[in-house]
Amino acid sequence: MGKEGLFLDQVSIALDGHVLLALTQRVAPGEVLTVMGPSGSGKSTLLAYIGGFLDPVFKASGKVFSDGFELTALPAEDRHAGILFQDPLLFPHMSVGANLAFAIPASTKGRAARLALADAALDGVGLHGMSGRDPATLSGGQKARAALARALLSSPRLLLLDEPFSKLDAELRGQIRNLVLAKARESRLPVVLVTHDQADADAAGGPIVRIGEAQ
Ligand SMILES: Nc1ncnc2c1ncn2[C@@H]1O[C@H](COP(=O)(O)OP(=O)(O)OP(=O)(O)O)[C@@H](O)[C@H]1O
Repeated sequence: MGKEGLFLDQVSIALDGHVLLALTQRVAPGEVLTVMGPSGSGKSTLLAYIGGFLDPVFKASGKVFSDGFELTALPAEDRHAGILFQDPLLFPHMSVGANLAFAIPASTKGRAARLALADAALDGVGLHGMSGRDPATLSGGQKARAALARALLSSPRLLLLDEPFSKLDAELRGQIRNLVLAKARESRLPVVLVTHDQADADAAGGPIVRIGEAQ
């Protein structure tokens, strides 16, 4: 316990002199903090602050810690946040396996070793044998699985999820949600999930913060 996980310490973000959000919150390893609120309230902005890619038009203060290390002192590439967006962003000019291998930290040397890790990650998300496929040939659910495998392969310290299930139809949505939540728990990653869907928040089972609404 103690310093493990993610800690948002008096994080406050303003735009044009108006405070969008202000919060202090701990997210334990394997726990999901669900962020809800109306469109434009600042949900994606909070993820950008945590991930280190906040647009300079925003005025932000407060610190973000991961396992006691201050992330806000580091550039985005050193924060090791795994991120999933609404659209699974796979490089179209690379095979699925190469997309995954690309995310593996440079400390794993050798093409064969990297592709073997990518294959194992694909197996882990139900995409056995799909390493050689062109991403364009994958279904929506398969793309979401591949994006999840790629995020996990990057050895993240935390997961930032920006409505990653919202474009999937109801049945698929439940399947992918369960898979993402199970993988996050298994990897003991703290997760920040932005969603409009109460069912996502219920499935996540963790604390919920509502921003942009009367407090
Ligand atoms: N680069 C930018 N420059 C100026 N304003 C911006 C910029 N990016 C976002 N905003 C504004 O900041 C506010 C918060 O945006 P944000 O994308 O965080 O909202 P959100 O809660 O994620 O919304 P949605 O649910 O629609 O995705 C919005 O009013 C948006 O228009």
